[in-house]
Amino acid sequence: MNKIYNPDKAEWGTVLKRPTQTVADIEQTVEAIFKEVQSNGDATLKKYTEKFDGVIIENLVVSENEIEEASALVSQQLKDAIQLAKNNIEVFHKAQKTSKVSVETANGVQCWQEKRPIQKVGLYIPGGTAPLFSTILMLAVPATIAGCEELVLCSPPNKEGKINPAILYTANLCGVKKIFKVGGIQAIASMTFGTESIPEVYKIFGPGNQFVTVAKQIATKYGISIDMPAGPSELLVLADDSANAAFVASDLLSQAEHGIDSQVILVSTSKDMIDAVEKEVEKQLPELPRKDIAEKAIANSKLIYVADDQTANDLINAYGPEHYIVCVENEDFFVNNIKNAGSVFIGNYTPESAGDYASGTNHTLPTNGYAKQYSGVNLDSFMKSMTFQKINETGIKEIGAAIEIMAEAEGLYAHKNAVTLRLNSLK
Ligand SMILES: NC(=O)c1ccc[n+]([C@@H]2O[C@H](COP(=O)([O-])OP(=O)(O)OC[C@H]3O[C@@H](n4cnc5c(N)ncnc54)[C@H](O)[C@@H]3O)[C@@H](O)[C@H]2O)c1
Ligand SMILES: N[C@H](CO)Cc1c[nH]c[nH+]1
Ligand SMILES: [Zn+2]
Repeated sequence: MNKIYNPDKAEWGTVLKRPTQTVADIEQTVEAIFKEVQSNGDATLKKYTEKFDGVIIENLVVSENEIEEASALVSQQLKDAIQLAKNNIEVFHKAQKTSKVSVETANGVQCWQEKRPIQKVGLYIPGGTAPLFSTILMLAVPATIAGCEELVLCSPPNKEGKINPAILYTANLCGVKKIFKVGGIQAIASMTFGTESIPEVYKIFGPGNQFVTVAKQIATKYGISIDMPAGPSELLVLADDSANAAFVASDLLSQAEHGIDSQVILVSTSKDMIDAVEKEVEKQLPELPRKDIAEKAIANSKLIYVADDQTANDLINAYGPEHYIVCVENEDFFVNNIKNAGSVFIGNYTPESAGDYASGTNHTLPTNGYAKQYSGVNLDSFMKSMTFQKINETGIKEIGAAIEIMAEAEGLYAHKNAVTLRLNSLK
């Protein structure tokens, strides 16, 4: 990391710039692949799987046999850990259920709002550099609680043309039946348009690299909705002298190891803490199996010194991190005043990894500053709110005249007439 920044407000944007490519950078590639998938279906999926994943795939569909084989390859210890995580994710997402909202807005005018599941959902499970089977829990568990009818899962195959056993095991555990060996832009295109093998869906969920993220954004042009742009992982840690520098460094490295385009930021009012964390990063980094990736991500990352708590909080809100660890004595001030963050982790014993796997919160979160306008995946992501109303004779008499006057003022006489006919029938 090296350089310690102490930016003026005017420099925040430049210093905190993310290393990821934008929609404009990748759009052309995405559009070209989308068009090809739309006209040539499976053949295009196979072509780009060969090009980007380096493997020739005969059949995109994962068979029952492959799922059974996978289960035998996953250790009991890992199965138990997955079950523990699943239980906690279920508890937290079931608790997000809300009850029907119903109110009589005027005499005889009953209005209510109820939620209904999105019928067909697509789940993208990243698998380029690491098989993120934990993401299945984050998507399939709330989709099932919401009551979604059709779950379609896509994940890239490895060089042997297979999906990692832990992904297949977890998908099966979560009741996902339609699993396909395809990743990247081509996977998002397949769920957008549908192909001979892969059904189209109404909404696509899941994180991925910058190609996947831009592809999801482009999919919205074709009438598909998405959870949010959930791209390369990010973490911002706010630490003062009450923090444990080794813990902070381990957290920064945990997100740096995701990909070379990940970004991790340390913000502190203590230069001693910044120095201590930097030393710890240097100590811990060489021990990591993914040190080459983490080292490149660390090069995108920043150490930021700020003079006071208010400046720190303003800068963090301007950045809008995906993950935000608060490890300071003045914890309440920061927790109460955070406006833009995907998920917040508080105190020395709350590593970001807890949210990635097993505490119960969802790890599919907005990156690239999108925490300013998007929520992370939650139960409501898999549902739509529908409104209902029932008006009786008293009710139409109560509000009918107002509707007639408003419709007439908008010049919409058919609207007015729909009320007038009813009012006349009651005279
Ligand atoms: N924001 C979140 O909630 C969240 C959660 C988990 C993971 N992530 C992020 O997900 C990402 C996973 O990335 P990954 O690469 O390991 O897996 P991935 O599955 O997202 O992407 C792999 C696919 O990318 C495509 N691809 C690779 N190079 C390409 C190129 N040059 N042009 C076009 N397509 C190309 C290939 O088709 C490949 O199958 C990481 O960046 C990680 O930080 C984010
Ligand atoms: N940190 C990622 C979200 O940015 C989620 C994840 C999955 N596995 C490990 N981490
Ligand atoms: Zn992670």
